[in-house]
Amino acid sequence: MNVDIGNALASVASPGASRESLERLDEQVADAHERIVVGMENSEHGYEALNLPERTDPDEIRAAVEPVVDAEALITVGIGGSALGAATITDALADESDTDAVYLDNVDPEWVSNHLEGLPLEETAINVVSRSGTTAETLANFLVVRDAFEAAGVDWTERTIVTTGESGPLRNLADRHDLPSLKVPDGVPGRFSALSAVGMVAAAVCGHDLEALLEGAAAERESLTGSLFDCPAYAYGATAYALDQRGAAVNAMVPYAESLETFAEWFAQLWAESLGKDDLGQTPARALGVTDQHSQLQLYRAGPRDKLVTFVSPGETDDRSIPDTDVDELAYLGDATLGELLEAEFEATEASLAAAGRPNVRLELETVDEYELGGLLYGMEAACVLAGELYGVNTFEQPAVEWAKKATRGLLGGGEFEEADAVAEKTELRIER
Ligand SMILES: O=P(O)(O)OC[C@H]1O[C@](O)(CO)[C@@H](O)[C@@H]1O
Repeated sequence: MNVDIGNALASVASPGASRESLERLDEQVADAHERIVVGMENSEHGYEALNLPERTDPDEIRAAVEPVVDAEALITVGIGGSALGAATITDALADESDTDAVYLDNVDPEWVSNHLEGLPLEETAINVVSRSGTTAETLANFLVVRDAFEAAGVDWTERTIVTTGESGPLRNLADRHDLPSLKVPDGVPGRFSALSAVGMVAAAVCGHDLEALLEGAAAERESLTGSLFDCPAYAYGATAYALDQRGAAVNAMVPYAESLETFAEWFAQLWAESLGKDDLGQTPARALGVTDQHSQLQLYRAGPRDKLVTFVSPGETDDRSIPDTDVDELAYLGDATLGELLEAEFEATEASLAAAGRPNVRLELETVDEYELGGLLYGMEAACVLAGELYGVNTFEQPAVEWAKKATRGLLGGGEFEEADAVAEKTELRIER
């Protein structure tokens, strides 16, 4: 992963960071890097995620999925970091696999039913993932999926892989039915677990190159030096932090490839759940190039000066020519390919923001393959860990999500929770048709 922060400099954009201010910030980056290195060496909670390139065992993952490795379809049942990392990988590499990878990471009943109805369950594998093993959405969806398999007369125990913690309901299920199971690595929060079994079981079932994913991540880890001017991941994390400090409270992640749309969703959890604490944090916005040039670009270019736009350039991809046309206004397209049009639009949009003094940063991949994807995932995780050090927040916990979980359990009769009582006390001002 290469990073170009030129369009975030104060000489180009407002808000923007001067080269001098980044050089001053680099002293804090060096201190933060020392803290990160110690955390990695001691396998401390959270920092352990940056050790995954050498801790994850591809052979162990392949052995667990061996019974279903030729599955026509794969249902991954998980949510948040227990689904988004896996989905980022298989969605980015979908063209390289014959397996239909489906993710049930919501409890929308129609959506779940529609997904299940279309699958050849006798040729479908189930990948259920939950660190805690108690996440309501994951357990509910697993019960629904298991019931669908039983109703179809398919033995779900022969087609299910479990990835979970040391204990809990899912661990008990795996033990009771002797299911192939893998452990969520200790000290790795869900949003940082894409490069562990949590994110790589699905990739293995889909036949992707696990070693290349980890090699790309390892190369990014090797680039972690004590300076933002030598390390792409730190350059990104420090620049995003510096821009937020100068007013860029929103970070719009805009990959210029359909295959990376899910990456923007994964990034949103990583950035929001890691940095959104103590009234601090930068709001991730999910977007997609070129499509959002016709949707959100107006706001990015002429709305409030509260945004950093992060472009992801996918590098080399398959291409397709645009046929010649006798429509004069469109004749210029006939000499181009769709890939050339996309690249021109990306560069034009990047330049349009710079021309309007709107800060933007470019993340560059050589192409979208396992190696580059592993580097991108690792690089963003390292950027986030650095940003967390600079913000001074607890990057690896997410206490704010617990309130709604308690309220939900209370509303469903799962115990006495004052949070549920608060639901009934909602302030109303209803305007009805
Ligand atoms: O893997 P689990 O324990 O099911 O948690 C799923 C997701 O829920 C969260 O804990 C937030 O509620 C995320 O941090 C996590 O990725």
